Amino acid sequence: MSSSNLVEKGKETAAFAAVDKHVEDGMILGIGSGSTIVYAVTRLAERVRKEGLKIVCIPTSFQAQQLIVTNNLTLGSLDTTPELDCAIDGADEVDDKLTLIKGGGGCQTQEKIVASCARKLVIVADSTKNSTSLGQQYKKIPVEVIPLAYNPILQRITQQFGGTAELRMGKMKAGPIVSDNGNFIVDWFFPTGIEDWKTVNERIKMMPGVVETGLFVDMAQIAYFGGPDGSLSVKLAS
Ligand SMILES: O=C(CO)[C@H](O)[C@H](O)COP(=O)(O)O
Repeated sequence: MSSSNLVEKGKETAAFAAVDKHVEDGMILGIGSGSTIVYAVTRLAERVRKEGLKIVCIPTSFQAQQLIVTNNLTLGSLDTTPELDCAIDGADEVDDKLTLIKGGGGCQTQEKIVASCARKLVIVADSTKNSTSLGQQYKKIPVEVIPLAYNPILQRITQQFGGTAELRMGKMKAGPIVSDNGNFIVDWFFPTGIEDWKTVNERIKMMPGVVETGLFVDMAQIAYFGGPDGSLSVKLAS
């Protein structure tokens, strides 16, 4: 199997395990974004079909909404159901305290809102995302910003914390990428040695024009990681 197929196998293993262990009939379920969540929705749709489960799905992005609809799942919204039983989502990196970096796909704002409404946030990822501390695998924190403020925010983040920061540019699109909320994404390539991610998150959030960061501190309860050999490992919030 090629190395990318092995990574896909890991994503599928983690996603299937999370859906099998955490989804029950009657749930209001948050559906995350990214490539791993595609496997979770595939499994969810299979269980809904075979077991006749009644599940209302709350999307965290345009992608998630499309996944829900194309898999014939029931689409809900925070307007009608602001309290969720569970949210399942991917992550770009997970440390030993279950602090997450998210936003590789630029969806962290809606992902964080939905996760904050859920009694439980379950993370699914291939094993390359499993780290002891942030920065071992993934080197940047995505920050969604109001377009007017992107340049001052680039400067403030690097002045206060070091590293470098850049505006995320589109591929096959001229200019910056635009988030589902009509904003820009700044990627902060953080320096090594940061430990207090809660404070970093709070300080970045206080910068005028910042909409949301991709740092998820004290939000996830459990993370499933799938290995290239079909193995599964689980990490719990301490
Ligand atoms: O935060 C996200 C999107 O904003 C994704 O969950 C994260 O980037 C992981 O994606 P993938 O499952 O493709 O590795």
